[in-house]
Amino acid sequence: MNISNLHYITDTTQGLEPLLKAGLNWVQLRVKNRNEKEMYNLADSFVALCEKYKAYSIINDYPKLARRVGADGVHLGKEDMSPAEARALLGKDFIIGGTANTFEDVEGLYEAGVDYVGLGPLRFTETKKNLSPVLGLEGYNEIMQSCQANSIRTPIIAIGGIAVEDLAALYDMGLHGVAVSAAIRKAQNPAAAVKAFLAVNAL
Ligand SMILES: Cc1ncc(COP(=O)(O)OP(=O)(O)O)c(N)n1
Ligand SMILES: Cc1nc(C(=O)O)sc1CCOP(=O)(O)O
Ligand SMILES: [Mg+2]
Repeated sequence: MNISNLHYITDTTQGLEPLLKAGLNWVQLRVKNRNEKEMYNLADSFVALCEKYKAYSIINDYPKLARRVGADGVHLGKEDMSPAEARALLGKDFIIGGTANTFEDVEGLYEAGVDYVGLGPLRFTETKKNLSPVLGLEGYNEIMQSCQANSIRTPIIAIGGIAVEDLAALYDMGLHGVAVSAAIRKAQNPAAAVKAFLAVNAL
């Protein structure tokens, strides 16, 4: 399995199919404040849609649900199940991602054996409440240098207010990819926005 350069974060399956047709191959379902049944139904149809387009399906926050609906992976933050517990529950082939805001976070996730790290936020975003301190490009640079110095090679995905114009600078620093919600979801033409992100990745 290759960790994608473009992770799309969505809270719905509505409007997702044209984005998958546009070439998206990695989607994270990130839903807050739904009851268990609604969450199951949504996650189940999300996985079926991703399977139709051979895209990786990642469920945010809920490892047991991710396993139950046959998703490819789960993304876990500091308030969620620990990656070590999730690995024991889900096995070695399940994709597990973790959230970081500091080098120490990245190091801990690397030691816990996650498959990728979501590092952010790059800048303020309305998509997430209780945002960690904003890193800016300078913050990323420092953390990426520490990763290099410590031979940490886990793929690192930048997140938080990412725009297509940020990609060149982030890739220059050694970031593996980006996780994006609003820049695609709120674009006038979301499928065109997906293609614009993918075009940079293909350079
Ligand atoms: C790729 C990626 N990186 C970070 C996050 C944030 O996860 P978390 O800290 O658990 O916060 P919530 O998304 O649950 O609000 C993510 N979802 N994806
Ligand atoms: C889900 C999430 N986690 C973040 C973190 O910093 O951990 S920022 C974020 C929101 C990403 O969406 P957008 O591209 O709209 O900013
Ligand atoms: Mg979470």
